[in-house]
Amino acid sequence: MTTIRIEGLHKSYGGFEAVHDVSFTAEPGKVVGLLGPNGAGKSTTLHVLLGLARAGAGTATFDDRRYAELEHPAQVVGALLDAGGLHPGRTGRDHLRVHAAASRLPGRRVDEVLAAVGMTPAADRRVRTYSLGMKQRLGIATALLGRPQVLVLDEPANGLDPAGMRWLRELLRSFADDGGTVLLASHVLGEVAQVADDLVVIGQGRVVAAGALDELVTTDRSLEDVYLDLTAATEGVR
Ligand SMILES: Nc1ncnc2c1ncn2[C@@H]1O[C@H](COP(=O)(O)OP(=O)(O)OP(=O)(O)O)[C@@H](O)[C@H]1O
Repeated sequence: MTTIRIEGLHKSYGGFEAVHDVSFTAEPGKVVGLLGPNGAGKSTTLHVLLGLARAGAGTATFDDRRYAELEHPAQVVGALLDAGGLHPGRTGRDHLRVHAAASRLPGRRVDEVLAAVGMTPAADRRVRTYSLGMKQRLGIATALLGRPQVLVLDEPANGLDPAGMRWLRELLRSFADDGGTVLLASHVLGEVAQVADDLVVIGQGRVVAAGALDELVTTDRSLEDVYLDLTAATEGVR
């Protein structure tokens, strides 16, 4: 079981501060929704957490270890950032084989994760023939390869059909119920409302609210009401 801890995180690009003093925790057994308008700093936070960008100050860790300090990162964290990052000429199966080999995972995991995301029938087709939703499923399969304790997902519902959305929701719920930690950045409020335990709302690089979903959202205030109130002052890209 692994806790994600973001503490006092700052990240600037040139003179522009994309993330300002962001702190929050994602605990095992929880799905944590990371919400915020376009350009709020969600992806930047995830990039720092995953070692793809360097923090100006503060830390982003998995049980107090930075990504770069993880001995077997694929077994700690599975990530889905951008479904566009797939090699178009490779088949889905080959894409997974390459990742499995790079992380020294047994080849049989490839068939297991293909089945887990419902992509077995399309496994031997080239990625360029996949729909957006199929690419998302392949990305989720890649994230699951190492049987990680944590999933970090940026807009995973993008392109999924209603059945796919439900499948994803059930996957995330059962992952968390088994003791996993899920950090889910999304714009699809309805999706987040149905699956998240906790919410972190970011506006213009700062945390504007954090807490349990059922404390922030009540019967007479939907997640959309809460979200739009919280982010009204930070509306519009910077
Ligand atoms: N590599 C970069 N160079 C310069 N500026 C960047 C870079 N990456 C992000 N930014 C800026 O940092 C800010 C935060 O961007 P980020 O991608 O983290 O937002 P986001 O909350 O994920 O937005 P979205 O919902 O639109 O994906 C934006 O103003 C963006 O233009």
